[in-house]
Amino acid sequence: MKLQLALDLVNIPQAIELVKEVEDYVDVVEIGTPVVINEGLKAVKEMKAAFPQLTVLADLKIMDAAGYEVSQASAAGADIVTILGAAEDASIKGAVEEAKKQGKQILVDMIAVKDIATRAKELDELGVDYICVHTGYDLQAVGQNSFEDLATIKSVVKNAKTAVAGGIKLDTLPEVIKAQPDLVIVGGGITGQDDKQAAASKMKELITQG
Ligand SMILES: O=C(CO)[C@H](O)[C@H](O)COP(=O)(O)O
Repeated sequence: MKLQLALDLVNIPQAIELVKEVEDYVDVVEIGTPVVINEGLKAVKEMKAAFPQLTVLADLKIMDAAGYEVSQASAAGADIVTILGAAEDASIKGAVEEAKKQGKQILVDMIAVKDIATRAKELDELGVDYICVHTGYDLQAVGQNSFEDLATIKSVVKNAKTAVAGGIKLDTLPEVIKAQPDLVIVGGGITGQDDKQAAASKMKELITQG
């Protein structure tokens, strides 16, 4: 099980400073969608240049023109690129094909997918690397989480790795760990804490204990 740090509400220098504090405890650094919107793929490029040893994920949440967008994110240095599960199969295939060509990986974000089990099975057959259940900020605000959806994808996915994101904090991490996803994605649970290093270190410890 790996830990991914999601960086959403920062600019590039703040993102780099933040990663310096927690780099020993995280496996993947995510350049979040708001950062890409504000700063462009330059954010991915600068993060990879600053931390070449870390896996960098570009959270583009691709919906169309998937092959092209994956190629651009790959050129900027992303190791993993995200696409939405709601995208057309043709887009998913384009993303997977381009990622394979570039030696990169595709993570599918299941945000807003209604029939998680059916779509996860289809995506698994399309050869994506990760399937991620995700409660975005707008549904976190009304008290939702993705724990049940995680159990659902764990029961149907045969090849892809599983991931979970959305409001995970130190107190909810044990419940997530029990479900044994391959990747746990945490944003505010680390970036919103006064002592970010302590939060990341404790989370890594719990994850390592399994
Ligand atoms: O993709 C995202 C929002 O769309 C976030 O990166 C993801 O939800 C993780 O952040 P947090 O733990 O703060 O919810």
